[in-house]
Amino acid sequence: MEKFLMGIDNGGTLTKAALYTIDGKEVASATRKTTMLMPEPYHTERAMDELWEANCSVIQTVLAKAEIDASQIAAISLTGHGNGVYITDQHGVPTYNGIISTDSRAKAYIESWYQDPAFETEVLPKTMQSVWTGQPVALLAWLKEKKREVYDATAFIFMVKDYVRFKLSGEAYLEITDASGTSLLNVRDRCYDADLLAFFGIAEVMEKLPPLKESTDVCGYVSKEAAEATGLTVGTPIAGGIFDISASAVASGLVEEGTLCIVAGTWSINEFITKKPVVDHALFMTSIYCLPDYWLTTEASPTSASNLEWFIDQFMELEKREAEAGGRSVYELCNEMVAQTTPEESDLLFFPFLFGSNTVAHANAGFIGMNSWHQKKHVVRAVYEGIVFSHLVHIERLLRYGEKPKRCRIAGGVTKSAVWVQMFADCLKLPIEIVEVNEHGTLGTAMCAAVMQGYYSSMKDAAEAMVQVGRTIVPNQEQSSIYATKFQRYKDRLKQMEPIWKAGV
Ligand SMILES: Nc1ncnc2c1ncn2[C@@H]1O[C@H](COP(=O)(O)OP(=O)(O)O)[C@@H](O)[C@H]1O
Ligand SMILES: O=C(CO)[C@H](O)[C@@H](O)COP(=O)(O)O
Repeated sequence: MEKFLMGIDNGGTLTKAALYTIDGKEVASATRKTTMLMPEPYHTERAMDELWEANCSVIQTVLAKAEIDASQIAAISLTGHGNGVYITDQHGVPTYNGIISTDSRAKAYIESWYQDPAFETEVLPKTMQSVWTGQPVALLAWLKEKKREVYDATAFIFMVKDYVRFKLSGEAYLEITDASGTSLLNVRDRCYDADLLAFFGIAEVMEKLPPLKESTDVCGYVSKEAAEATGLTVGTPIAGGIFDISASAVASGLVEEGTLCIVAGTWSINEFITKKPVVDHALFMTSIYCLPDYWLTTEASPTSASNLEWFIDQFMELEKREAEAGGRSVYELCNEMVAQTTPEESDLLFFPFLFGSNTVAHANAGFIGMNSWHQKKHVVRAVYEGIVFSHLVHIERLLRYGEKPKRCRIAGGVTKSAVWVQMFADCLKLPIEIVEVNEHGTLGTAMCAAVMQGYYSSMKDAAEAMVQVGRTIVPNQEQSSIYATKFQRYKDRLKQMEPIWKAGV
Protein backbone atom coordinates (compact mmCIF):
# COMPACT_ATOMS: atom_id res chain seq x y z
CA MET A 1 0.00 0.00 0.00
CA GLU A 2 1.34 3.46 -0.89
CA LYS A 3 2.61 5.46 2.07
CA PHE A 4 2.23 9.20 2.73
CA LEU A 5 3.60 11.92 5.02
CA MET A 6 1.55 14.47 6.92
CA GLY A 7 2.77 18.00 7.76
CA ILE A 8 0.93 20.30 10.17
CA ASP A 9 1.65 24.05 10.49
CA ASN A 10 0.23 26.35 13.15
CA GLY A 11 1.07 29.87 11.97
CA GLY A 12 0.23 33.11 13.72
CA THR A 13 -2.95 33.34 11.64
CA LEU A 14 -3.72 30.02 9.92
CA THR A 15 -3.63 26.38 10.95
CA LYS A 16 -2.77 24.11 8.03
CA ALA A 17 -2.35 20.40 7.35
CA ALA A 18 -1.24 18.70 4.16
CA LEU A 19 -0.52 15.21 2.93
CA TYR A 20 2.42 14.38 0.64
CA THR A 21 3.70 11.44 -1.31
CA ILE A 22 7.18 10.34 -0.30
CA ASP A 23 8.63 12.33 -3.21
CA GLY A 24 6.91 15.52 -2.06
CA LYS A 25 3.79 15.72 -4.25
CA GLU A 26 0.88 17.28 -2.43
CA VAL A 27 -2.17 15.00 -2.23
CA ALA A 28 -4.47 17.24 -0.18
CA SER A 29 -4.34 20.26 2.10
CA ALA A 30 -6.68 22.11 4.45
CA THR A 31 -6.57 25.47 6.22
CA ARG A 32 -8.46 27.04 9.09
CA LYS A 33 -8.13 30.42 10.67
CA THR A 34 -7.52 30.46 14.42
CA THR A 35 -8.92 33.56 16.09
CA MET A 36 -6.42 36.03 17.48
CA LEU A 37 -7.75 37.30 20.83
CA MET A 38 -6.75 40.73 22.07
CA PRO A 39 -8.09 40.83 25.63
CA GLU A 40 -6.00 43.91 26.40
CA PRO A 41 -3.92 46.34 24.36
CA TYR A 42 -0.68 44.71 23.18
CA HIS A 43 -1.82 41.19 24.16
CA THR A 44 -2.26 38.71 21.27
CA GLU A 45 -3.54 35.31 22.36
CA ARG A 46 -5.49 32.30 21.22
CA ALA A 47 -7.76 29.89 23.05
CA MET A 48 -6.01 26.55 23.58
CA ASP A 49 -9.18 24.51 22.94
CA GLU A 50 -9.84 26.36 19.66
CA LEU A 51 -6.24 25.68 18.66
CA TRP A 52 -6.65 21.94 19.26
CA GLU A 53 -10.04 21.89 17.49
CA ALA A 54 -8.53 23.67 14.47
CA ASN A 55 -5.80 21.01 14.31
CA CYS A 56 -8.31 18.16 14.58
CA SER A 57 -10.44 19.78 11.88
CA VAL A 58 -7.65 20.31 9.32
CA ILE A 59 -6.35 16.76 9.88
CA GLN A 60 -9.86 15.32 9.38
CA THR A 61 -10.39 17.43 6.25
CA VAL A 62 -7.11 16.32 4.72
CA LEU A 63 -7.90 12.66 5.40
CA ALA A 64 -11.35 13.05 3.82
CA LYS A 65 -10.03 14.95 0.78
CA ALA A 66 -7.17 12.51 0.18
CA GLU A 67 -9.48 9.48 0.41
CA ILE A 68 -6.75 7.32 1.92
CA ASP A 69 -6.76 5.04 4.91
CA ALA A 70 -5.12 6.84 7.86
CA SER A 71 -2.88 3.80 8.36
CA GLN A 72 -1.16 4.75 5.08
CA ILE A 73 0.40 7.74 6.83
CA ALA A 74 3.98 6.65 7.51
CA ALA A 75 4.66 9.55 9.87
CA ILE A 76 3.59 13.02 10.92
CA SER A 77 5.63 16.14 11.58
CA LEU A 78 4.72 19.61 12.82
CA THR A 79 5.85 23.18 12.48
CA GLY A 80 4.43 26.48 13.68
CA HIS A 81 5.19 30.05 14.54
CA GLY A 82 8.22 30.39 16.76
CA ASN A 83 8.12 32.23 20.08
CA GLY A 84 5.05 33.34 21.91
CA VAL A 85 4.46 30.68 24.57
CA TYR A 86 2.07 27.80 25.24
CA ILE A 87 2.04 26.63 28.86
CA THR A 88 0.40 23.80 30.79
CA ASP A 89 0.35 22.32 34.28
CA GLN A 90 1.86 18.92 35.12
CA HIS A 91 -1.24 17.16 33.75
CA GLY A 92 -0.98 18.96 30.42
CA VAL A 93 -3.90 21.28 31.17
CA PRO A 94 -3.27 24.81 29.81
CA THR A 95 -2.53 27.36 32.53
CA TYR A 96 -3.10 30.37 30.23
CA ASN A 97 -4.25 31.18 26.70
CA GLY A 98 -1.66 30.48 24.02
CA ILE A 99 0.37 33.66 23.47
CA ILE A 100 1.19 34.45 19.83
CA SER A 101 4.57 35.93 18.86
CA THR A 102 2.97 39.25 17.81
CA ASP A 103 2.38 40.05 21.50
CA SER A 104 4.14 43.15 22.84
CA ARG A 105 2.98 43.40 26.47
CA ALA A 106 6.50 42.82 27.81
CA LYS A 107 8.22 45.89 26.34
CA ALA A 108 9.58 47.18 29.65
CA TYR A 109 11.62 44.01 30.27
CA ILE A 110 13.31 44.30 26.88
CA GLU A 111 14.40 47.87 27.56
CA SER A 112 15.93 46.94 30.91
CA TRP A 113 17.77 43.89 29.50
CA TYR A 114 19.32 45.98 26.73
CA GLN A 115 20.55 48.52 29.28
CA ASP A 116 22.47 45.79 31.10
CA PRO A 117 26.04 45.52 29.68
CA ALA A 118 25.95 41.76 30.40
CA PHE A 119 23.51 41.38 27.50
CA GLU A 120 26.27 42.11 24.99
CA THR A 121 29.06 40.22 26.78
CA GLU A 122 27.30 37.23 28.38
CA VAL A 123 23.97 36.72 26.63
CA LEU A 124 24.39 37.56 22.94
CA PRO A 125 27.38 35.23 22.37
CA LYS A 126 25.18 32.37 23.60
CA THR A 127 21.75 33.26 22.16
CA MET A 128 23.05 34.87 18.91
CA GLN A 129 19.89 36.96 18.64
CA SER A 130 18.12 40.09 19.69
CA VAL A 131 15.66 39.79 22.55
CA TRP A 132 12.17 41.06 21.79
CA THR A 133 8.67 41.27 23.20
CA GLY A 134 7.17 38.11 21.64
CA GLN A 135 9.93 35.85 22.99
CA PRO A 136 9.04 33.43 25.78
CA VAL A 137 11.76 34.87 28.04
CA ALA A 138 9.95 38.23 28.02
CA LEU A 139 6.47 36.70 28.32
CA LEU A 140 7.53 34.43 31.19
CA ALA A 141 9.15 37.36 33.00
CA TRP A 142 5.83 39.21 32.60
CA LEU A 143 3.83 36.20 33.86
CA LYS A 144 6.16 35.83 36.82
CA GLU A 145 5.58 39.42 37.86
CA LYS A 146 1.92 39.94 36.88
CA LYS A 147 0.38 36.45 37.09
CA ARG A 148 2.46 34.64 39.68
CA GLU A 149 -0.17 31.93 40.21
CA VAL A 150 -0.07 31.05 36.49
CA TYR A 151 3.73 31.03 36.47
CA ASP A 152 3.90 28.79 39.55
CA ALA A 153 1.25 26.38 38.24
CA THR A 154 3.08 25.98 34.93
CA ALA A 155 4.98 22.70 34.62
CA PHE A 156 5.63 22.62 30.85
CA ILE A 157 6.70 25.36 28.47
CA PHE A 158 6.01 24.69 24.80
CA MET A 159 6.24 26.37 21.43
CA VAL A 160 2.98 25.98 19.51
CA LYS A 161 4.01 22.96 17.46
CA ASP A 162 5.50 21.21 20.50
CA TYR A 163 2.20 21.71 22.32
CA VAL A 164 0.17 20.27 19.44
CA ARG A 165 2.62 17.33 19.20
CA PHE A 166 2.14 16.83 22.95
CA LYS A 167 -1.66 16.78 22.40
CA LEU A 168 -1.20 14.14 19.69
CA SER A 169 1.18 11.87 21.62
CA GLY A 170 1.07 12.75 25.33
CA GLU A 171 4.88 13.16 25.31
CA ALA A 172 6.47 16.52 26.19
CA TYR A 173 9.52 17.75 24.26
CA LEU A 174 10.93 20.98 22.84
CA GLU A 175 12.49 20.65 19.41
CA ILE A 176 15.84 22.38 19.00
CA THR A 177 15.47 24.57 15.86
CA ASP A 178 12.36 26.17 17.36
CA ALA A 179 13.96 26.49 20.81
CA SER A 180 16.99 28.13 19.17
CA GLY A 181 14.87 31.16 18.21
CA THR A 182 13.53 31.87 21.70
CA SER A 183 16.49 33.16 23.80
CA LEU A 184 15.68 30.22 26.14
CA LEU A 185 18.53 28.24 24.60
CA ASN A 186 22.27 28.56 24.60
CA VAL A 187 22.38 28.29 20.81
CA ARG A 188 26.17 28.20 20.62
CA ASP A 189 26.38 25.06 22.82
CA ARG A 190 22.92 23.63 21.88
CA CYS A 191 21.71 23.33 25.50
CA TYR A 192 19.63 24.99 28.18
CA ASP A 193 21.65 27.38 30.30
CA ALA A 194 20.89 28.36 33.90
CA ASP A 195 22.92 31.60 33.62
CA LEU A 196 20.84 32.76 30.68
CA LEU A 197 17.58 32.13 32.52
CA ALA A 198 18.98 33.92 35.57
CA PHE A 199 19.83 36.96 33.41
CA PHE A 200 16.19 37.10 32.30
CA GLY A 201 15.03 36.73 35.92
CA ILE A 202 13.27 33.42 35.31
CA ALA A 203 15.61 30.82 36.85
CA GLU A 204 12.60 28.62 37.85
CA VAL A 205 11.92 28.01 34.15
CA MET A 206 14.76 25.46 34.00
CA GLU A 207 12.51 22.89 35.70
CA LYS A 208 9.67 23.62 33.29
CA LEU A 209 11.57 23.09 30.04
CA PRO A 210 10.85 19.70 28.44
CA PRO A 211 13.76 17.62 27.08
CA LEU A 212 15.29 18.84 23.83
CA LYS A 213 14.91 16.80 20.63
CA GLU A 214 16.23 17.05 17.08
CA SER A 215 13.95 17.70 14.07
CA THR A 216 14.13 14.13 12.81
CA ASP A 217 13.95 12.36 16.20
CA VAL A 218 10.94 10.19 17.00
CA CYS A 219 8.98 12.27 19.52
CA GLY A 220 6.10 9.92 20.32
CA TYR A 221 3.20 8.20 18.61
CA VAL A 222 -0.45 9.17 18.04
CA SER A 223 -2.34 8.25 21.22
CA LYS A 224 -5.74 6.54 21.36
CA GLU A 225 -7.40 9.76 22.54
CA ALA A 226 -5.81 11.83 19.74
CA ALA A 227 -6.68 9.17 17.16
CA GLU A 228 -10.34 9.44 18.16
CA ALA A 229 -10.25 13.23 17.89
CA THR A 230 -8.43 13.42 14.54
CA GLY A 231 -9.09 10.21 12.59
CA LEU A 232 -5.36 9.37 12.61
CA THR A 233 -4.22 5.81 13.36
CA VAL A 234 -3.05 4.97 16.88
CA GLY A 235 0.73 4.50 16.94
CA THR A 236 1.57 6.68 13.91
CA PRO A 237 5.08 8.04 14.65
CA ILE A 238 5.58 11.80 15.10
CA ALA A 239 8.84 13.61 14.34
CA GLY A 240 10.33 16.52 16.28
CA GLY A 241 9.54 18.89 13.40
CA ILE A 242 11.00 22.35 12.83
CA PHE A 243 10.66 26.10 13.46
CA ASP A 244 8.43 27.49 10.68
CA ILE A 245 11.09 29.88 9.40
CA SER A 246 13.31 26.82 8.80
CA ALA A 247 10.43 24.75 7.42
CA SER A 248 9.67 27.34 4.74
CA ALA A 249 13.38 27.73 4.00
CA VAL A 250 14.01 24.03 3.44
CA ALA A 251 10.76 23.72 1.47
CA SER A 252 12.12 26.53 -0.72
CA GLY A 253 15.24 24.43 -1.34
CA LEU A 254 17.69 26.34 0.90
CA VAL A 255 20.39 23.67 1.02
CA GLU A 256 23.38 25.87 0.18
CA GLU A 257 24.47 29.50 0.44
CA GLY A 258 23.44 32.06 -2.18
CA THR A 259 19.65 31.89 -1.99
CA LEU A 260 17.58 34.59 -0.31
CA CYS A 261 14.31 33.29 1.09
CA ILE A 262 11.35 35.55 1.86
CA VAL A 263 8.48 34.18 3.92
CA ALA A 264 5.45 36.45 3.93
CA GLY A 265 2.86 35.24 6.42
CA THR A 266 1.86 36.82 9.73
CA TRP A 267 5.51 37.80 10.04
CA SER A 268 7.93 39.30 7.54
CA ILE A 269 10.72 36.73 7.45
CA ASN A 270 13.82 37.35 5.33
CA GLU A 271 16.64 34.84 5.58
CA PHE A 272 19.57 32.93 4.17
CA ILE A 273 21.82 30.15 5.40
CA THR A 274 25.50 30.50 6.26
CA LYS A 275 28.28 28.13 7.28
CA LYS A 276 29.52 30.49 10.00
CA PRO A 277 27.04 31.91 12.52
CA VAL A 278 26.50 35.68 12.37
CA VAL A 279 26.60 37.11 15.89
CA ASP A 280 25.83 40.83 15.82
CA HIS A 281 23.59 42.89 18.10
CA ALA A 282 22.18 44.67 15.02
CA LEU A 283 20.92 41.39 13.48
CA PHE A 284 17.50 40.06 14.42
CA MET A 285 18.51 36.41 14.79
CA THR A 286 20.83 33.53 14.06
CA SER A 287 19.22 30.18 14.78
CA ILE A 288 19.94 26.47 14.40
CA TYR A 289 19.01 25.24 10.92
CA CYS A 290 17.79 21.77 10.04
CA LEU A 291 20.96 21.06 8.00
CA PRO A 292 23.84 20.38 10.39
CA ASP A 293 26.46 22.41 8.46
CA TYR A 294 24.41 25.61 8.33
CA TRP A 295 23.00 28.40 10.46
CA LEU A 296 19.88 30.38 9.58
CA THR A 297 20.43 34.15 9.46
CA THR A 298 17.16 36.06 9.74
CA GLU A 299 15.85 39.62 9.65
CA ALA A 300 12.20 39.65 10.68
CA SER A 301 9.33 41.50 12.34
CA PRO A 302 5.56 41.06 12.66
CA THR A 303 4.97 43.44 9.74
CA SER A 304 3.69 41.22 6.94
CA ALA A 305 0.24 39.80 6.10
CA SER A 306 -0.92 40.17 9.75
CA ASN A 307 -1.50 43.81 8.77
CA LEU A 308 -3.79 42.85 5.90
CA GLU A 309 -5.58 40.41 8.18
CA TRP A 310 -6.30 43.21 10.66
CA PHE A 311 -7.52 45.52 7.90
CA ILE A 312 -9.90 42.83 6.59
CA ASP A 313 -11.20 42.05 10.09
CA GLN A 314 -11.81 45.71 10.92
CA PHE A 315 -13.01 47.18 7.63
CA MET A 316 -14.04 44.44 5.21
CA GLU A 317 -16.44 42.27 7.21
CA LEU A 318 -19.27 42.82 4.72
CA GLU A 319 -17.10 42.22 1.65
CA LYS A 320 -15.73 39.10 3.33
CA ARG A 321 -19.21 37.68 3.94
CA GLU A 322 -20.31 38.50 0.40
CA ALA A 323 -17.18 36.99 -1.15
CA GLU A 324 -17.51 33.82 0.92
CA ALA A 325 -21.22 33.52 0.06
CA GLY A 326 -20.16 33.63 -3.58
CA GLY A 327 -17.61 30.85 -3.00
CA ARG A 328 -14.54 33.12 -3.06
CA SER A 329 -12.12 34.12 -0.37
CA VAL A 330 -11.83 37.71 0.79
CA TYR A 331 -8.15 37.51 -0.18
CA GLU A 332 -9.15 36.96 -3.82
CA LEU A 333 -11.30 40.06 -3.59
CA CYS A 334 -8.38 42.05 -2.14
CA ASN A 335 -6.15 40.85 -4.99
CA GLU A 336 -8.73 42.04 -7.52
CA MET A 337 -8.96 45.43 -5.82
CA VAL A 338 -5.18 45.84 -5.96
CA ALA A 339 -5.07 44.72 -9.60
CA GLN A 340 -7.61 47.46 -10.46
CA THR A 341 -5.11 50.11 -9.33
CA THR A 342 -1.57 51.03 -10.40
CA PRO A 343 1.45 51.97 -8.26
CA GLU A 344 1.75 55.43 -9.85
CA GLU A 345 -1.93 56.21 -9.38
CA SER A 346 -1.71 57.02 -5.69
CA ASP A 347 0.92 58.37 -3.27
CA LEU A 348 -0.75 56.78 -0.29
CA LEU A 349 1.82 55.13 2.00
CA PHE A 350 1.19 52.59 4.76
CA PHE A 351 3.52 51.78 7.67
CA PRO A 352 2.77 48.12 8.60
CA PHE A 353 3.50 48.41 12.31
CA LEU A 354 0.18 47.33 13.82
CA PHE A 355 2.10 44.81 15.93
CA GLY A 356 5.14 47.08 16.35
CA SER A 357 8.44 47.14 14.55
CA ASN A 358 11.91 46.09 15.56
CA THR A 359 13.66 48.32 13.04
CA VAL A 360 12.00 51.61 14.04
CA ALA A 361 11.78 52.30 17.76
CA HIS A 362 8.28 53.15 19.13
CA ALA A 363 6.68 52.88 15.67
CA ASN A 364 2.94 52.68 15.16
CA ALA A 365 1.08 51.80 12.00
CA GLY A 366 -0.36 54.56 9.87
CA PHE A 367 -1.33 55.89 6.49
CA ILE A 368 0.21 59.04 5.05
CA GLY A 369 -1.17 60.94 2.09
CA MET A 370 -4.82 59.96 2.23
CA ASN A 371 -7.26 62.03 0.15
CA SER A 372 -11.00 62.10 -0.40
CA TRP A 373 -10.63 60.58 -3.86
CA HIS A 374 -9.04 57.45 -2.43
CA GLN A 375 -11.22 54.38 -2.51
CA LYS A 376 -10.89 51.19 -0.51
CA LYS A 377 -8.93 49.61 -3.37
CA HIS A 378 -6.23 52.29 -3.05
CA VAL A 379 -6.04 51.68 0.67
CA VAL A 380 -5.69 47.91 0.16
CA ARG A 381 -2.94 48.55 -2.42
CA ALA A 382 -1.12 50.77 0.10
CA VAL A 383 -1.31 47.94 2.67
CA TYR A 384 0.18 45.47 0.15
CA GLU A 385 2.93 47.94 -0.83
CA GLY A 386 3.75 48.90 2.77
CA ILE A 387 4.16 45.22 3.66
CA VAL A 388 6.53 44.70 0.71
CA PHE A 389 8.53 47.83 1.66
CA SER A 390 8.95 46.53 5.20
CA HIS A 391 10.34 43.26 3.76
CA LEU A 392 12.74 45.37 1.64
CA VAL A 393 14.02 47.24 4.69
CA HIS A 394 14.78 43.89 6.35
CA ILE A 395 16.43 42.56 3.18
CA GLU A 396 18.71 45.62 2.97
CA ARG A 397 19.74 44.98 6.60
CA LEU A 398 20.20 41.25 5.98
CA LEU A 399 22.43 41.75 2.96
CA ARG A 400 24.99 43.50 5.17
CA TYR A 401 25.91 39.97 6.28
CA GLY A 402 26.11 38.24 2.91
CA GLU A 403 26.84 38.43 -0.77
CA LYS A 404 24.22 39.59 -3.24
CA PRO A 405 21.95 36.53 -3.56
CA LYS A 406 22.15 34.42 -6.71
CA ARG A 407 18.46 33.70 -6.50
CA CYS A 408 15.42 34.60 -4.46
CA ARG A 409 12.57 32.33 -3.41
CA ILE A 410 9.34 33.27 -1.73
CA ALA A 411 7.01 31.28 0.54
CA GLY A 412 4.04 31.91 2.83
CA GLY A 413 0.38 32.82 2.31
CA VAL A 414 1.24 35.80 0.11
CA THR A 415 2.43 33.43 -2.66
CA LYS A 416 -1.24 32.68 -3.36
CA SER A 417 -1.57 36.24 -4.68
CA ALA A 418 -0.15 36.76 -8.20
CA VAL A 419 -0.40 40.54 -7.90
CA TRP A 420 1.44 40.59 -4.58
CA VAL A 421 4.27 38.31 -5.73
CA GLN A 422 4.70 40.47 -8.86
CA MET A 423 5.00 43.49 -6.54
CA PHE A 424 7.77 41.69 -4.59
CA ALA A 425 9.66 40.94 -7.85
CA ASP A 426 9.23 44.53 -9.11
CA CYS A 427 10.35 46.04 -5.80
CA LEU A 428 13.32 43.68 -5.41
CA LYS A 429 14.27 44.03 -9.09
CA LEU A 430 15.03 40.31 -9.01
CA PRO A 431 13.33 37.26 -10.53
CA ILE A 432 11.52 35.40 -7.75
CA GLU A 433 11.07 31.64 -7.80
CA ILE A 434 8.22 29.84 -6.06
CA VAL A 435 7.97 26.22 -5.04
CA GLU A 436 4.49 25.29 -6.15
CA VAL A 437 2.80 23.86 -3.10
CA ASN A 438 -0.18 25.21 -1.25
CA GLU A 439 1.70 25.40 2.04
CA HIS A 440 5.48 25.59 2.28
CA GLY A 441 5.70 25.05 6.04
CA THR A 442 3.84 21.75 5.91
CA LEU A 443 6.11 20.48 3.11
CA GLY A 444 9.25 21.51 5.02
CA THR A 445 8.19 19.73 8.15
CA ALA A 446 7.00 16.65 6.23
CA MET A 447 10.68 16.26 5.23
CA CYS A 448 11.53 15.64 8.91
CA ALA A 449 9.00 12.78 8.93
CA ALA A 450 10.52 11.41 5.71
CA VAL A 451 14.05 11.43 7.15
CA MET A 452 12.90 10.01 10.50
CA GLN A 453 11.35 7.06 8.65
CA GLY A 454 14.50 6.46 6.61
CA TYR A 455 13.08 7.44 3.20
CA TYR A 456 16.01 9.89 2.87
CA SER A 457 19.33 9.87 4.66
CA SER A 458 19.35 13.61 5.47
CA MET A 459 17.23 16.76 5.26
CA LYS A 460 19.40 17.83 2.32
CA ASP A 461 18.55 14.63 0.43
CA ALA A 462 14.89 15.05 1.33
CA ALA A 463 14.87 18.66 0.10
CA GLU A 464 16.59 17.72 -3.15
CA ALA A 465 14.01 15.02 -3.80
CA MET A 466 10.86 16.73 -2.52
CA VAL A 467 11.24 20.35 -3.72
CA GLN A 468 10.11 21.30 -7.23
CA VAL A 469 10.44 24.95 -8.24
CA GLY A 470 7.35 25.85 -10.22
CA ARG A 471 7.14 29.49 -11.30
CA THR A 472 9.61 32.31 -11.81
CA ILE A 473 8.20 35.82 -11.62
CA VAL A 474 10.23 38.29 -13.62
CA PRO A 475 10.33 41.97 -12.61
CA ASN A 476 8.63 44.51 -14.83
CA GLN A 477 11.24 47.26 -15.35
CA GLU A 478 8.79 50.12 -15.68
CA GLN A 479 7.01 49.18 -12.46
CA SER A 480 10.38 48.61 -10.73
CA SER A 481 11.41 52.22 -11.23
CA ILE A 482 8.04 53.50 -9.97
CA TYR A 483 8.34 51.32 -6.86
CA ALA A 484 11.97 52.41 -6.34
CA THR A 485 10.85 56.04 -6.06
CA LYS A 486 7.99 55.06 -3.78
CA PHE A 487 10.25 52.93 -1.56
CA GLN A 488 12.71 55.80 -1.18
CA ARG A 489 9.80 58.03 -0.13
CA TYR A 490 8.66 55.33 2.33
CA LYS A 491 12.12 55.28 3.92
CA ASP A 492 12.38 59.09 4.01
CA ARG A 493 8.95 59.43 5.64
CA LEU A 494 9.84 56.68 8.09
CA LYS A 495 12.89 58.65 9.21
CA GLN A 496 10.81 61.78 9.59
CA MET A 497 8.23 59.90 11.64
CA GLU A 498 10.78 58.51 14.11
CA PRO A 499 10.96 61.58 16.41
CA ILE A 500 7.16 61.87 16.28
CA TRP A 501 6.71 58.24 17.35
CA LYS A 502 9.37 58.68 20.00
CA ALA A 503 7.60 61.72 21.44
CA GLY A 504 4.26 59.86 21.31
CA VAL A 505 1.60 60.67 18.74
N1 LIG B 1 -5.07 34.23 -1.91
C1 LIG B 1 -4.42 35.11 -1.13
N2 LIG B 1 -4.19 36.35 -1.55
C2 LIG B 1 -3.58 37.27 -0.77
N3 LIG B 1 -3.16 37.01 0.47
C3 LIG B 1 -3.35 35.79 0.95
C4 LIG B 1 -3.99 34.77 0.20
N4 LIG B 1 -4.05 33.65 0.98
C5 LIG B 1 -3.46 33.98 2.16
N5 LIG B 1 -3.04 35.25 2.14
C6 LIG B 1 -2.37 36.01 3.22
O1 LIG B 1 -1.47 35.14 3.86
C7 LIG B 1 -1.70 35.14 5.27
C8 LIG B 1 -1.45 33.78 5.83
O2 LIG B 1 -0.17 33.37 5.48
P1 LIG B 1 0.51 32.14 6.20
O3 LIG B 1 1.87 32.01 5.64
O4 LIG B 1 -0.37 30.95 6.16
O5 LIG B 1 0.56 32.74 7.67
P2 LIG B 1 0.81 32.10 9.08
O6 LIG B 1 1.64 30.86 8.86
O7 LIG B 1 1.57 33.16 9.79
O8 LIG B 1 -0.51 31.84 9.71
C9 LIG B 1 -3.13 35.59 5.47
O9 LIG B 1 -3.21 36.31 6.67
C10 LIG B 1 -3.37 36.48 4.23
O10 LIG B 1 -3.11 37.81 4.58
O1 LIG C 1 9.39 33.58 15.95
C1 LIG C 1 9.13 34.16 14.94
C2 LIG C 1 10.19 34.87 14.18
O2 LIG C 1 11.39 34.74 14.83
C3 LIG C 1 7.75 34.23 14.42
O3 LIG C 1 6.84 33.74 15.37
C4 LIG C 1 7.60 33.44 13.15
O4 LIG C 1 7.93 32.09 13.37
C5 LIG C 1 6.17 33.64 12.69
O5 LIG C 1 5.79 32.90 11.64
P1 LIG C 1 4.33 33.12 10.92
O6 LIG C 1 3.29 33.14 11.99
O7 LIG C 1 4.44 34.40 10.15
O8 LIG C 1 4.21 31.90 10.05
